[in-house]
Amino acid sequence: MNVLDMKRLTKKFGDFIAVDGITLSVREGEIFGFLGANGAGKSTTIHMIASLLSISSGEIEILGRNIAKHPRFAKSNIGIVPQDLAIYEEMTALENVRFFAGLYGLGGSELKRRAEEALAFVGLADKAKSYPKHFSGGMKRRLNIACAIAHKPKLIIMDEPTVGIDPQSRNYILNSVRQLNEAGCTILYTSHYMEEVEEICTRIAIIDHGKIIADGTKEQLKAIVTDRKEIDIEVRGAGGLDLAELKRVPGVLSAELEENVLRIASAAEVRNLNRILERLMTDGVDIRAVKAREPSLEQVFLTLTGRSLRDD
Ligand SMILES: Nc1ncnc2c1ncn2[C@@H]1O[C@H](COP(=O)(O)OP(=O)(O)OP(=O)(O)O)[C@@H](O)[C@H]1O
Repeated sequence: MNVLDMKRLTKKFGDFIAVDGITLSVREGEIFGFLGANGAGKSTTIHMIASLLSISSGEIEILGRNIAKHPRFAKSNIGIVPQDLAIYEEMTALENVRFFAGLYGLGGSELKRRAEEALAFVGLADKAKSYPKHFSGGMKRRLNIACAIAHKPKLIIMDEPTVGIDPQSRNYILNSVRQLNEAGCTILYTSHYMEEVEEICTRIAIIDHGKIIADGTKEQLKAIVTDRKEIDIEVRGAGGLDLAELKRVPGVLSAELEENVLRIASAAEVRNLNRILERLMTDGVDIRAVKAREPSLEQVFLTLTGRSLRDD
């Protein structure tokens, strides 16, 4: 079953098309990675799913129901962790969670119980009566997550939840994502941190200039760049190495020496490892280890868009 369906979804700001006809489905149980550079259209898409922004054209369905026709159903089944923190500094942590869970439609004793559970889930039970103005950035993010999950939504949307926080809070958040997923939540996770998406997501879509340019599992995306192979050769005594000669070996696309590792990219179809190793031995280089390197999502992104994802 699909938890989320976007059909030809488009958002225009005046003449500018920020989201350009996206058609994409997220299935139940997935941790779906929504990957794109700054300004690619991730937040705009998410804001339309969460009904925080109007749609210019196209449709969004949550669990098969159109969100424009079933706004209450959509609201009760979606939890959004926004990029900009949405918490009130003058309310305690618990009051914040209760406030947001109330907005999502919870009430009475259930609201109280679920708010306490959500706060405990993010490791802030002992801070229930504290004011978030005293919290670290990571704690505020965790509180933000508690606010989005107390009503037990089917779909949790996280918009860059690890931007600007310490590594410990980052790990905490990534583990929370896994646990929420194991507990039955479907997650839409946006990020421009490639490693995170690679680590936790089961399927990934890459968005660029408002369009989906690729989607699939990590393996499927990486298959896009299998026309090249990457080889790392650990070496010693590379003083006599002639890189220019090495680059002349048929199939070699690039060769760089970084400390003791020689990084070589080569056309996948050319069998040239013997020639490369012979070349190194001729130059008197001591070969310690040879490893094939898996293509990274960064390379996939680079191949598809011609630029690097990270600009920070
Ligand atoms: N209210 C608006 N009016 C005009 N243009 C907008 C508006 N909101 C977003 N945009 C533009 O739409 C494009 C997509 O922005 P969006 O915030 O969705 O990108 P993003 O992928 O989420 O990037 P980031 O990671 O920086 O948030 C950008 O060029 C942005 O400048």
